[in-house]
Amino acid sequence: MVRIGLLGCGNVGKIIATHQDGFTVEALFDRLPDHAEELARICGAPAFSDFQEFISQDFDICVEAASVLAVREYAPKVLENRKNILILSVGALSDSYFRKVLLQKARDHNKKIHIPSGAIMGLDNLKVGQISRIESVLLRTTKSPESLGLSVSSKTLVFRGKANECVKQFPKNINVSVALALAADHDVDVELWADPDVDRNIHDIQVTGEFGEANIRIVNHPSPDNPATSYLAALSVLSLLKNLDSPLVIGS
Ligand SMILES: NC(=O)C1=CN([C@@H]2O[C@H](COP(=O)(O)OP(=O)(O)OC[C@H]3O[C@@H](n4cnc5c(N)ncnc54)[C@H](OP(=O)(O)O)[C@@H]3O)[C@@H](O)[C@H]2O)C=CC1
Ligand SMILES: O=C([O-])CC(=O)C(=O)O
Repeated sequence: MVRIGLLGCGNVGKIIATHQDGFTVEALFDRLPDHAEELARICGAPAFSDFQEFISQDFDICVEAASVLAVREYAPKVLENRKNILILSVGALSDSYFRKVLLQKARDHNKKIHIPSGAIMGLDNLKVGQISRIESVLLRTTKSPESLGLSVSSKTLVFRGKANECVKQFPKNINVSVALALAADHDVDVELWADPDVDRNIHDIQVTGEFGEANIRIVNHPSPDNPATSYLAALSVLSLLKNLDSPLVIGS
């Protein structure tokens, strides 16, 4: 059974802690001790307020569900402490220097960095971009203004540009664009819309390349405790963890 340490005990952390299927939670850490203690009461794992104590516990993989800044601060230390890491706040990897350093640390310590599919679908076959020409990847995301921390009275384009710029402005909302860019090994053009008439998180993905064309639309239910985060993001972490040990590997 896979043993995990949970870094980030908010909305996604709580879903992970309440659905232990194919893995067990062994340790909890959050910058808000109350959040870690609440999950300790739910799942019985110990809560730590000191990161070094947390990372010294006996588990196989640290599951990050905290923030882009938490990845920058802690991911190198996770690998140095000889633990695998799952990174949900994948926007942190849009910085190519940080990504290079982190990948080297993973190699040095023979550990893996897992990027879950998060709030989208299609990352599996988008990896053909690493071996075959991709011409364009466009992500059009539409969320409610509240989940973007904005107040607008009609549908408004709040960002148009590249993924690595968008994630700097909206680090809590557009991690999926960086996951797409890493999978495809190609720049991702992003349009981010705030629409007061939607109560879903909608991601339209359009890809063209040597393979042909793909159009994917994901209309996500927001998660219970954080409307900016789609419920699918938490489910994707659960399914990745459940399959880590499986002899059957599905998808490219
Ligand atoms: N890859 C993807 O497809 C997706 C990624 N995400 C990302 O997943 C992450 C988790 O989402 P969600 O659970 O909804 O977020 P929440 O804000 O509900 O929970 C995050 C928790 O981590 C804590 N935290 C933040 N920064 C740090 C830090 N530096 N050190 C320790 N703890 C920290 C937060 O504390 P505090 O409240 O004080 O900030 C909070 O308790 C977010 O970064 C989100 O943007 C979300 C959806 C899709
Ligand atoms: O949950 C979503 O729909 C997308 C999201 O917040 C992110 O990519 O950061």
